Amino acid sequence: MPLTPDTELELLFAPELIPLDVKLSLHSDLHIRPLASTDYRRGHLDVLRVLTVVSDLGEEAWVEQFHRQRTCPDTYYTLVVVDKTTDTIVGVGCVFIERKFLRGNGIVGHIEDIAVDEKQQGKKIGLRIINALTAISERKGCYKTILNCSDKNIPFYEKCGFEKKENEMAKYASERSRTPRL
Ligand SMILES: CC(=O)SCCNC(=O)CCNC(=O)[C@H](O)C(C)(C)COP(=O)(O)OP(=O)(O)OC[C@H]1O[C@@H](n2cnc3c(N)ncnc32)[C@H](O)[C@@H]1OP(=O)(O)O
Repeated sequence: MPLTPDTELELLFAPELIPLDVKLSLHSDLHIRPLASTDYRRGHLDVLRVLTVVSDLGEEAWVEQFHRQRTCPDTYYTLVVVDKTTDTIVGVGCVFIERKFLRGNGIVGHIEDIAVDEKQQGKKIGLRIINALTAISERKGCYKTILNCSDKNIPFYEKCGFEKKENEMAKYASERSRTPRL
C-alpha cells in the first residue's frame, strides 16, 4: 500500500515541528510525521510490542486515546516513522510536556515509549526519533529533556547526546488501589 500523504491525515500536532534536517536524514523509503488518527491500522501497537507487553483494546479505544491526547493543547507529541513502501509504522516515540512552578514556571520534556521494529533496528531510526523529539521539546521552550531507560539502553541514549543523572524510583499500584474513585 502506498504512503498516505500527511495532508489526508488527522495529525496529533503540526508536522512543521519536526525539524527538516531530521526528515532529510532518514532513508528515502522512510517518512517521519506526527501520529495520525488512523495509525492503529498501520501497526502502532505492533511496534510498541518490542518495548513491553501491549494490551490491545481495539481500534475504537485506540482512537479515543488519540483524541484525549489531541485535546490537551501543547502537551503530547507522539511521532511515528512510516515505511513508505508499505504505509506501515516501523518506529515510534513521544515527548510530553510538564508545566512546573519551579524555574520560573519552566517546562520539561519527558521522552517516553521509544520503539523501533525489530527488523529495522540498527539503521539509525531510533536516533532520528530522539533527535526529533528533543528538537520539539526545545522548540516548545523546555529547559531540559529527560527520560528513564534500562542499563542496556544507556549506550544508545549516550549516542543521542544524553547523560546519566540521578536514579529512577517506581512504585506500581495494585489492581485494587488504582480503581478511579474521584
Ligand atoms: C524512554 C524509553 O522508551 S526507553 C526504551 C527504549 N526502547 C526499547 O528498549 C525497545 C527495543 N529497542 C528498540 O526499539 C531500539 O533498539 C532502540 C530504540 C533502543 C534503538 O533504536 P535503533 O534504531 O535500533 O538504534 P540506532 O540505529 O538509531 O542507534 C544509534 C546508535 O546507538 C547505538 N546503539 C543502539 N542500541 C544500542 C545498545 N543497546 N547498546 C549499545 N549501542 C546501541 C547504535 O549502534 C548506534 O551507534 P553508531 O551511531 O555508533 O552506529
